[in-house]
Amino acid sequence: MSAAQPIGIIGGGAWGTALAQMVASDGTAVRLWAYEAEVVDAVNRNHANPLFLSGVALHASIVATGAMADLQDCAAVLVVAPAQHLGRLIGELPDHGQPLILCSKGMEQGSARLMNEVVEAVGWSGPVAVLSGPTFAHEVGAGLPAAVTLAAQDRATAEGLAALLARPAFRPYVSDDVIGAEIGGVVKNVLAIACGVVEGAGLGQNARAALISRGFAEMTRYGLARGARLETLAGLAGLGDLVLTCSSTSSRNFSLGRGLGEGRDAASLMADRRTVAEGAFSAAVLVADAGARGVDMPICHAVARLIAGEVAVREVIGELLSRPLTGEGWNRLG
Ligand SMILES: NC(=O)C1=CN([C@@H]2O[C@H](COP(=O)(O)OP(=O)(O)OC[C@H]3O[C@@H](n4cnc5c(N)ncnc54)[C@H](O)[C@@H]3O)[C@@H](O)[C@H]2O)C=CC1
Ligand SMILES: O=C(CO)COP(=O)(O)O
Repeated sequence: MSAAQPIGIIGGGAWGTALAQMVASDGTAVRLWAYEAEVVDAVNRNHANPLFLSGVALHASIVATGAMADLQDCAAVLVVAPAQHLGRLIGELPDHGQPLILCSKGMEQGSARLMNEVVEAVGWSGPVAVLSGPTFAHEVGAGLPAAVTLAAQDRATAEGLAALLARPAFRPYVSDDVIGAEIGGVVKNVLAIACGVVEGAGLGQNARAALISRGFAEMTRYGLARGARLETLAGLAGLGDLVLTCSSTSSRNFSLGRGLGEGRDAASLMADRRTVAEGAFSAAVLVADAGARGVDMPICHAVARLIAGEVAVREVIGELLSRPLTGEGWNRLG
């Protein structure tokens, strides 16, 4: 890794573009791979990405490309593609053992793999890290302060990448809990949909706070069952991101849930959007994986059924409220 080499980014959506802007804020050269030719064109001609991150004047050291080979000499590559496309895209990136920093928050449908497991299955030869935390793209793109968890199994790798990415307004906290950092992002997206439902159905702020707390219990049960550490789940990538996303219509997951709560159906809400609400893709595979591990996630299960169009909002709320009374201890499986 050398600061003189460019940093690569796969994904010209809101988050990939905001990260490009953050990395380039000290003049670092950035190569941004984007799927849409119109994004490549707008970044290179106008230093803008009106399709996914409007209103941000991008630094001139960000160069966009549609050719993955242009990222092969980068010091590290941030992977910011939607979770369902990540494995395919990494398979297209020439592998010279450069570090990958996974910034997507999702679980692969079918395989139930977390993103680091997808990369492992591809057979990537270099180090792999996960970057996750409470970070709305438009705020990071505007240079507002944010802090994230940056996790890699090898501490020296995490520290080296943190030094490469840290900026005055962007503060990575290193960790060796890769699984915990990923699970926080996956589960909070599903719970943000549930919080949006509570808002859309007008159930009140008490219900939202209850849902955040009981949702965090679900995140913790599942995370611990998969070997994550409690301090990671209670940190930036878990509770921090859960609180952010469950409290704001800036969240695409929350706004999808709000539409469901208002009585619209998932299929039409999804068809209306160009942006990705990862919770809609992760919910079913997450609860299936949790079930296979004997972990109960009733709120996430309710979201999965709503997304599949299997139940109406009123019905699912009635089901959640009529579950048998139980203890609050977060290590309980029931
Ligand atoms: N937007 C945000 O504030 C944050 C997003 N993330 C995560 O970053 C990841 C990417 O999200 P955003 O940048 O927000 O995306 P976005 O919702 O702004 O844009 C959609 C993205 O999907 C890509 N895409 C669509 N079809 C594709 C295909 N067939 N192949 C490859 N790419 C395709 C588009 O090029 C675009 O990059 C997600 O996992 C998300 O959870 C994480 C933190 C913050
Ligand atoms: O992950 C995010 C903030 O940390 C963005 O959340 P949404 O994908 O719900 O917009």
